[in-house]
Amino acid sequence: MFQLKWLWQNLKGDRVRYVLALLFSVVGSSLTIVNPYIGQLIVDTFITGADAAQKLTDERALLIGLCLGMIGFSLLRTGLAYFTTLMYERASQNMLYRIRIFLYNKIQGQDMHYYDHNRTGDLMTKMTGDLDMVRHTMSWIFKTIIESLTVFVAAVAYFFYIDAALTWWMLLLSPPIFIVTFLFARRVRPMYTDLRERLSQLNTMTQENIAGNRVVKAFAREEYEVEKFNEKNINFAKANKAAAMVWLDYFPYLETLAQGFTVILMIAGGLFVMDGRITFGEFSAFSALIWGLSNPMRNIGIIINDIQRFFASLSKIVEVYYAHPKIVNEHKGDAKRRYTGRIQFDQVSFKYDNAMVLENISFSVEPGETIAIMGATGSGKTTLINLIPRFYDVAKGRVLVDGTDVRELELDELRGNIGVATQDVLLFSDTIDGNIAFGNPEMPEDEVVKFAELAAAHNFIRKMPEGYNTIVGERGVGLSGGQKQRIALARAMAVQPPILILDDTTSAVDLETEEHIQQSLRELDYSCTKIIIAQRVSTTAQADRILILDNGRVIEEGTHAELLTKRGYYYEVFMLQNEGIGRQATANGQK
Ligand SMILES: Nc1ncnc2c1ncn2[C@@H]1O[C@H](COP(=O)(O)OP(=O)(O)OP(=O)(O)O)[C@@H](O)[C@H]1O
Repeated sequence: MFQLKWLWQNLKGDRVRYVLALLFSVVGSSLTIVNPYIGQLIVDTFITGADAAQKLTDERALLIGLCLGMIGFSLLRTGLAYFTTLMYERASQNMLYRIRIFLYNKIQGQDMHYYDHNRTGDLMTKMTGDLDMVRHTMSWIFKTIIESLTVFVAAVAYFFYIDAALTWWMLLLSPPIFIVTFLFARRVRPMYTDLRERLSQLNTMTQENIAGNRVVKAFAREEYEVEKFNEKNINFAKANKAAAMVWLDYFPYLETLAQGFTVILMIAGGLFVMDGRITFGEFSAFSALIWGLSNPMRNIGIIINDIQRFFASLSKIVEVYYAHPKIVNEHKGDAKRRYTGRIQFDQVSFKYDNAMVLENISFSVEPGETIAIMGATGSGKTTLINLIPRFYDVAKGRVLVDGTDVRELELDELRGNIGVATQDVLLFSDTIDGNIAFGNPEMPEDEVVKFAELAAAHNFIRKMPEGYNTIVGERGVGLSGGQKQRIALARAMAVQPPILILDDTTSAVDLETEEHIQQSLRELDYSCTKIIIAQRVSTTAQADRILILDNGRVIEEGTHAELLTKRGYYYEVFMLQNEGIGRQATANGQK
């Protein structure tokens, strides 16, 4: 069975401990028949035997020994149970720790395509609730199954030893119990798969709402979101109740059958005692061990429910466990080269799932050049730059860096040579210093300050209560849009990459600050090819070349002056923006 094989494989390192725990469970559970046996001896010898009264005085030492034996075995079983539980816990916690690290590495190693298709809330559920279900299975479900089975088998064996006929009478109840159990398991399984899906939806919704709470507040949509959450919450609760209700449908039958053991014992056992076929002591042993048959029946519902939950959770974990990114690191060698920064797009086409987003794009950038990319929203600018660090692979054509197809370059080396400031700025909940030095945590303080100055961030950082040690909130909460952009820019520049990609990085800063940043970029003290996506002519004007994208195609290419003479898209943008500046100047003049 795949699930068991998977668990065994991941138990590596704790297999001996776990198998020992299972063995101790078997030993501990088998010992449950000892006390009923002693009880049987006591009853037959000292209570109901022909010369019981005589023996009570003559063999008092034996009676005391048997009673002490009972206490001793109880203590032994308790001690064994204590250490066995410890071993289960250790083995399952260690296993959980290893799988969690493995899954975390797996998720970290996934490509952008994976993140496009997997919801954060779902991944979080897999990393928390689903993993804990696996631990619970190892430390509780399997333990309970083994212990119940052992007690059942030991009790039945002991019963056969006392009287086979009476045991067969009791076992008459087994077939109906198995049929009811089978029907229950079959009905409840799809319910738990569905329940797991609903839990994931609930978590996704919670995660998105917490992350996006500012947008919710800005649109005053709290009530609507609470309603939406309620709906998912009710859905989840309903599915939970439905699964629990199924158990209630079967519970009366199983409980009645479990009670049936006692009834059969009373009737058949009573008759057998009256016939003198079994002694009172033997009857009392049956009676003391009857729970060994009925308890597993009572546990069956809980075990089946948990096993179905485990199957649903494991199938989700396995999705991550065996997910293979299409874009992988080959780990060809340790030595990382520094590139010169030449970039070529050779007849590149790209599509996300179906629709073409880039078509037949060709251009090249020489080391140290600055190229600006402009175009309407959705024209494919971000997609284009995402192909350079190989966040996605091309559908047709080639992207070359330093003359080599990026698909043949070592991924770590390639990405280590590229500094990116993305459009959607994401800062970590860390100090500003930590955020800027993210690419190189060893970076000395004065270097951090130097790059902050280049990104026009030093002045506002200096004024913050704790300067560079100020902790920025999750995703950079507490900073303005422009401030976040400048920290992201400093972070990208700080790795001193030979290729720097800036995706609309100065869109939220004022023109004066932008001019400072432009100058810093021109005067960087390391050789660097720059690709800058921008909507402002003030940003693109000084680039060595400007590419205009429209609907995934390059429709114009040239310098600022060349494109102005073409009187195309760029010219229109230029005129529109200049007109705006002109209008602003007039308005200011009229004041
Ligand atoms: N992860 C994705 N999966 C599917 N389609 C996507 C994805 N990212 C972008 N697209 C689509 O690809 C097209 C180009 O998007 P892209 O983000 O490259 O445009 P852009 O020019 O950078 O836009 P903007 O200026 O608004 O940032 C759009 O139609 C967009 O809907």
